[in-house]
Amino acid sequence: MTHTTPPPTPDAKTYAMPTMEWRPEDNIPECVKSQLSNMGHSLLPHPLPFFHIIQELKIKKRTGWLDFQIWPCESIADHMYRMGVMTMLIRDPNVNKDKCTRIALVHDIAEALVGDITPCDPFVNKEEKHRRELATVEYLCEKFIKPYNEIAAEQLLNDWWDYEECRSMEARYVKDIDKYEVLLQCFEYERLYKGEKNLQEFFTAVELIKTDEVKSWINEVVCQRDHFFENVNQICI
Ligand SMILES: Nc1nc2c(ncn2[C@H]2C[C@H](O)[C@@H](COP(=O)(O)O)O2)c(=O)[nH]1
Ligand SMILES: [Mn+2]
Repeated sequence: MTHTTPPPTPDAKTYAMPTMEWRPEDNIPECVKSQLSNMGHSLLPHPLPFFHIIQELKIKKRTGWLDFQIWPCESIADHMYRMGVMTMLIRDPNVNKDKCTRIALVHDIAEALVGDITPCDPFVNKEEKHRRELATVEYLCEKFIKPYNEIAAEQLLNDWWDYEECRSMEARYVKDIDKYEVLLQCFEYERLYKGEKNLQEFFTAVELIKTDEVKSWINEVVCQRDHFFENVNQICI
């Protein structure tokens, strides 16, 4: 894999606190803006504009990797896809795995418009991130999904809140898998870069994993990572 230079991480003006409040409707893709204006303000009876918006998740790269000049790197959709697959392997019989998969696939959906904001973003704090993401999920459900499928809109919003407030055991597992997936990706990038990049700052999240099953998953990653860095000079000659 050739490592070309990454595009610049969004700079200060991108995230600097705007004079106007950030709104989802100001951040939809141009092709959707023109579809909206052609359809007037009538409710959207077709799913196509929403599917165009979801493409943004396939395009937008995860900021945490851009911060470390990892390029090429995964998109937001890549992250949620692997989480979805991971939820299918949960062995705990008391958990509704299908609900876990739904939550995994929508938990970062607002990032299609908001973008991927890291916990250490200097310009957007946790409260503002939540405000933008909530406004976006409500906007997507009300404007783009509900006119086509009201039940789907209600379920997506409910699943998103479930995750956001960790309202269920399913959400608890998905939050653990969110941390597990990023840490596994860290280790995979550290290995890809032959130890040149050390993503140790991400691994404080290990202590935040609560379920025994995902704890057993991350323990194996930590064990393999420790072994890798103990021997990186021999392994990567
Ligand atoms: N620079 C850092 N970035 C981090 C850290 N932990 C997570 N992240 C990144 C990973 C994603 O790009 C983004 C948020 O991911 P979500 O799945 O929660 O939306 O933040 C870190 O310790 N340092
Ligand atoms: Mn996530």
